[in-house]
Amino acid sequence: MSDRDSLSARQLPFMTLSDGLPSSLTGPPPPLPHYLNAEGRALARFAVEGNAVVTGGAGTLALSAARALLEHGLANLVIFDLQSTIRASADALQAIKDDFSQSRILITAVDVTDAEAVDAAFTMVAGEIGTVDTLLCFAGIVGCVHAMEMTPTQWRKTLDVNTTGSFLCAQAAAKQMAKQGTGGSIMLTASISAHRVNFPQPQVAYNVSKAAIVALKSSLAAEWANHGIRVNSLSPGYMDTVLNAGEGLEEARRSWSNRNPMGRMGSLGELDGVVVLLCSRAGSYITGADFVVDGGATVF
Ligand SMILES: NC(=O)c1ccc[n+]([C@@H]2O[C@H](COP(=O)([O-])OP(=O)(O)OC[C@H]3O[C@@H](n4cnc5c(N)ncnc54)[C@H](O)[C@@H]3O)[C@@H](O)[C@H]2O)c1
Ligand SMILES: OC[C@@H](O)C(O)[C@H](O)CO
Repeated sequence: MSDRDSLSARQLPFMTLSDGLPSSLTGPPPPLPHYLNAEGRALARFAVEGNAVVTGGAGTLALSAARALLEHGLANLVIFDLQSTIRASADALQAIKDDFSQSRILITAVDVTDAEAVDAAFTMVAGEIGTVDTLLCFAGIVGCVHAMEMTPTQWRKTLDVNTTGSFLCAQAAAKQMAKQGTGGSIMLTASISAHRVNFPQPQVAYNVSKAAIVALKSSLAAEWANHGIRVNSLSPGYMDTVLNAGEGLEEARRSWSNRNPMGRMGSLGELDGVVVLLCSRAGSYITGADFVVDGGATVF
């Protein structure tokens, strides 16, 4: 017996029971459950059914998530965003239309802070595509301002878009889902900023707006479960998107990577697995949960 083997044996005395382990732990792995269809393509349990509304849908993370839903079977997609972003993202929006030409993809200018516009947009969606089965709330803004210098207008604007906007859209979607009687899935976007203070940038209003999202998803999950509506939130870490690529952020970006166990920011697409899970049958027992996807940033 080598030193190494004898050391393991001393450290792991209970492992000598291996002969008595059930065959499910020692034998060959069981055959795969029904994750693959006949062509080995679709992951049936992760299939996304019906139609989705995505707010802030012309933005970076939202567009990636919307693509993932379409790849997993989503029938039709409706994007809400500000007119200016829709214009600026014209190429990316055209690309998604071209790539998923069998689906209806509607793009409409909606400011999520405008309650009347939000209600009217959901009425339009119901009229145009029938049902709202999934809502992803991605619309959000961020500003780095020291707390002592922050104006009431800056504070209110951040909470208005990030928190109130998410509530208004969730409320309108839930009313529609309840009317349909078919339930649905709502995913709000929080952030690791909901769970711990960002470093090095000061962003008190953003942090508070995202912490409120985590509380919002719990309250809505509790109230709407009896309608078959599941409400969850996603808390991304630092993702390598335009939001985090502005001038003057070079040092911050270095620090975000250095303070991450994986040593890097998240790449586009690395949130999409959770989004698909939450919007598919595979997520049917998940509600009131927050999913932190941050490469381990919050372990420190
Ligand atoms: N990028 C990250 O590292 C990161 C990390 C954690 C959380 N998030 C959150 O993810 C979401 C998307 O971020 P992103 O990086 O894709 O940024 P992004 O700027 O590309 O997307 C945000 C989108 O929200 C839209 N929007 C802003 N105000 C709006 C309003 N009043 N009405 C409708 N739409 C509005 C913008 O036009 C934009 O398309 C945001 O909620 C953000 O806080 C991002
Ligand atoms: O906490 C990470 C994000 O919410 C966000 O991308 C960042 O804080 C913006 O500067």
